[in-house]
Amino acid sequence: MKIVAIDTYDVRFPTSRELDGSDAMNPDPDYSAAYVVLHADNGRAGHGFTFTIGRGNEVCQAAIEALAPFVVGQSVDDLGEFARRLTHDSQIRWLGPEKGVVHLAAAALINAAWDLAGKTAGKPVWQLLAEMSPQQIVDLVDWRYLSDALNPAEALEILSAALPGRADRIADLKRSGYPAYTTSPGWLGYSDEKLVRLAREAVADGYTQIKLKVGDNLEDDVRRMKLARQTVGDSIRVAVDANQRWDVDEAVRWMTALAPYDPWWIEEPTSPDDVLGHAAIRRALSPSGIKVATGEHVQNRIIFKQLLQADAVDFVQIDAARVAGVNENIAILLLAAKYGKPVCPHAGGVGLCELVQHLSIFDYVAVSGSMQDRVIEYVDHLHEHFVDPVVIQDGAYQVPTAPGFSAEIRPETLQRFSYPDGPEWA
Ligand SMILES: C[C@H](O)[C@@H](O)[C@@H](O)[C@H](O)C(=O)O
Repeated sequence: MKIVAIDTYDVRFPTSRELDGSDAMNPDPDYSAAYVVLHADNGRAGHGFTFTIGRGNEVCQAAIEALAPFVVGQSVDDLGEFARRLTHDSQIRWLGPEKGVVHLAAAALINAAWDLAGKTAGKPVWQLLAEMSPQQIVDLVDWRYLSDALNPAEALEILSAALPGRADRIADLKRSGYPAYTTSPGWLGYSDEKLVRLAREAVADGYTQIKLKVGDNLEDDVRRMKLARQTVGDSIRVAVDANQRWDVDEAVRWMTALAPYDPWWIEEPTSPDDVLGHAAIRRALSPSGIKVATGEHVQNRIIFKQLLQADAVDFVQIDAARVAGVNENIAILLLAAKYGKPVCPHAGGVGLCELVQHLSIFDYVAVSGSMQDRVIEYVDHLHEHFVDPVVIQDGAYQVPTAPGFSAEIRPETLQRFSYPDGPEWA
């Protein structure tokens, strides 16, 4: 099967203005998707995107269009080879390698190719992956720069050890789903009353973990954290997320002030590039039991490798569309399994819940074989724009059954929210 044409769309949602001021670093997040449709010579189409904010989408869109010649006319029969074509080219390599906007663009294209492969096979992407042999999975990964932490032979061992029980774990997921946590109560812009109401509703809806945004004002954070804890009780985990707001010492001071209310993890306390900074924060906070999570802006598998080697994180937060799509995320799942760290993906944004559920399900079925301390983020926002939206029941993601990567945006949404000419913007 070959790609014969690409369509691109700059899709932006002004409706997300209800979230203005909602985290410490994104004052006006026009949630956006740099969206791509790959048309194949079998008449099918694969959909993919990366999540950006507002004007960032133009830059991303330009990068996707610049990468189009690497995709049109190419075969998608071997998805390892397809992904490598986008990341190994020596001229593209000069741009990074493997980070920033070019990498986001590669993610959109590679994920679209997976959507196409799933639709062609008539299977959801998690199942396509979970039915592969350990060797086929290993062959999807770009192993460059990883061998000091994990080599293909070790990966093969991890995947082979998870072979027995794959069918039982699928049955288990179909029965109970994959646990989610919700960020919906915790946006910074919400009043205390709204926080309390949404936190109470979250517990009633079956969530065992919620997340609050922090990092704007310490006094407010202490009050909000105390309210959240009083509302949900001691048995519900309350994670907090600073969206990269602090320097290292400040992160430790701020979190020490929140410690009496037992935060489960601090997410993105500082720059996502600061491996040693994360390690220092983790060491300083470990006596108070606060864990460290990061990953939604970690640019590639090599930085994840270092975070693990430096024992800098407790939770690995993959993002389905920041690193180079499914393939690079498989490398990160394998690294996390090797180092025994739970993967708790970042989601929300535009369609990230839809994508990442496939990767966590695959992780449970075929890689880590464990759901211990693992949760997928859920944000109740923009799902109505997807053809195959996530289904959450009793605080858990239900296993997707439609063929593909759940990545397809409804045609009327593409038209209405296209920037700048769609009716919503014009
Ligand atoms: C602007 C975005 O909503 C972020 O606040 C969001 O992705 C966040 O970091 C999260 O972890 O959900």
